[in-house]
Amino acid sequence: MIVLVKPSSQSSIKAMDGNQQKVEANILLLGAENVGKSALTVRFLTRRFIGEYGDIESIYSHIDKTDGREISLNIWDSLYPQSCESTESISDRQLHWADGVILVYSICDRSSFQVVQQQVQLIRQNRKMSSSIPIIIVGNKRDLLHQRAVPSEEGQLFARSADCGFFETSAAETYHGVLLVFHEILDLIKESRALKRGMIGIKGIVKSVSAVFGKKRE
Ligand SMILES: Nc1nc2c(ncn2[C@@H]2O[C@H](COP(=O)(O)OP(=O)(O)OP(=O)(O)O)[C@@H](O)[C@H]2O)c(=O)[nH]1
Repeated sequence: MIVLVKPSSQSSIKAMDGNQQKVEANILLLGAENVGKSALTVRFLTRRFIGEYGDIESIYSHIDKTDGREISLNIWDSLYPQSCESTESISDRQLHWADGVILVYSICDRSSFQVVQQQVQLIRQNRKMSSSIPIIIVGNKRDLLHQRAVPSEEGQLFARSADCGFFETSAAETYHGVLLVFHEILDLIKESRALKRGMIGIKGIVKSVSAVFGKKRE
């Protein structure tokens, strides 16, 4: 089932516990214009490549089942603002909303790779909420190898240096390649949440221990 939600709506979907059956996540797609953000989203949701997508910013809600578990996904297919500085290309609202980010460039368009590099830095520098948010970088339009402007190794190296996942794929050619991208971001979101739960657990233990020893010292 796919439901279109207005981008302005704040999702209440945040809770996920390793022991619960229901998994929920907000995924934000960023990148320059014309790189295939909508094509990747629509391919994942419908298995189809329809060619033209228009300039509509949307959040899609999608319920799916993987490994017997129900997954509730919200996918924000963003528009790259045409008339703004790169420093304003991601809003705090988007980062606050997202549990994971997919950054897309076209392997045929070097400037779109540069946009991704800038956007990774913006996200990693935003210490308030997103310095450790899971990110996957996707080099799209892999079917257009003869027009390649960004070598695969360059994308891979950059992703590794920025602690991001990396895929090259073609929304036009493959559904399974696109599926891998979305499954990987979901796995990273799960890992990140498990890590946070662990940190909170450790903090709780430290608090209790210091409370006990603190009292003894008084
Ligand atoms: N050859 C090829 N074309 C693609 C691929 N993915 C998308 N396109 C084409 O690239 C153009 C832009 O695709 P969109 O999905 O609209 O790109 P977008 O990043 O959402 O663009 P904006 O809405 O402007 O931000 C369309 O003409 C698509 O058909 C791909 O994997 N291969």
